[in-house]
Amino acid sequence: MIDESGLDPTAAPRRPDPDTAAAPTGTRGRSREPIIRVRGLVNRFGDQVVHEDLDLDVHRGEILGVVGGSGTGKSVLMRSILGLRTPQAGEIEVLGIDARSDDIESRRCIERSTGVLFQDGALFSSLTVGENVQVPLREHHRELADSLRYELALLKVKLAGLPADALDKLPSQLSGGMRKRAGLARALALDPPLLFLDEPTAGLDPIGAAAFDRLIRTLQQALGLTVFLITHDLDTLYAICDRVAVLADRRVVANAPIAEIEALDHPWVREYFHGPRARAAQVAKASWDDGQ
Ligand SMILES: Nc1ncnc2c1ncn2[C@@H]1O[C@H](COP(=O)(O)OP(=O)(O)OP(=O)(O)O)[C@@H](O)[C@H]1O
Repeated sequence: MIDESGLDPTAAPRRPDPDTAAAPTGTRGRSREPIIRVRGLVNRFGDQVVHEDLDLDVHRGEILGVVGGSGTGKSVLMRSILGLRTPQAGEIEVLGIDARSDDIESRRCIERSTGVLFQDGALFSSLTVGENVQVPLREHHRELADSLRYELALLKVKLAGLPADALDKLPSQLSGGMRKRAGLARALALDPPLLFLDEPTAGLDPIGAAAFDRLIRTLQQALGLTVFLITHDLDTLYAICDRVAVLADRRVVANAPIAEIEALDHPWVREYFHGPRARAAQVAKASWDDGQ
């Protein structure tokens, strides 16, 4: 059952909130309300255990950075939350809906509520950018007239910071950064409250990456989005993430604002957050704040 807030009022927490020690409050419309709730997640591939008893909360209105070494299961976690992979065990709720449910209406509701930018953009190469953005509109809003669908696609393309003439181009005619923006436009097609980004700045030059970070923050604030952002990019973490979830040892070992993460006594965290690249990102963050 879903109430007006989009949450299931009957859902009783089976396990405690895993990150009460790390409660951000108040700013930018963030709240303690979990919009995504994962408990006891288990993912295995044959003998390989990727997640074991993993818990995670993502709060409404925040940008959560998800980090961890290569192969720690960030993408598998995202795919599990989106219902694209069936885990071996665990509970996953998205907007109060059981993401593991086979119920078609539940599945479609989660699909309508989530926009996803996959690492490679995942655009259809034979369709123009405009046609790509219209794909989810065609699937979920068959009632829309072609002209309105076109106008909506144009609006999303502009929101993603692309010029109007990008609408009629094929993905192969765009730069890597523009393809990311086209993928973002498609992710925003249905006005989802939840945005999933898998390494959005990978492959971009530093200026393009910083511009993409600013775009994500601006859109998140303007549209009130909640963002689940997988990244290896320290600049992104420092510049725009409200909290950071660290995947290690097959689970989320911490989920907190970056200042608290930096202070953790964990070998991967020490290496990642206290190396020269982290120091450079802290300096960049200071100049970002000055420019705000
Ligand atoms: N379909 C699959 N079949 C078998 N193993 C898989 C499959 N998908 C993922 N894995 C394994 O699960 C582990 C976690 O993969 P995942 O892609 O989630 O890692 P990641 O943290 O996103 O890594 P990276 O930072 O390198 O992108 C890896 O060891 C990967 O090989």
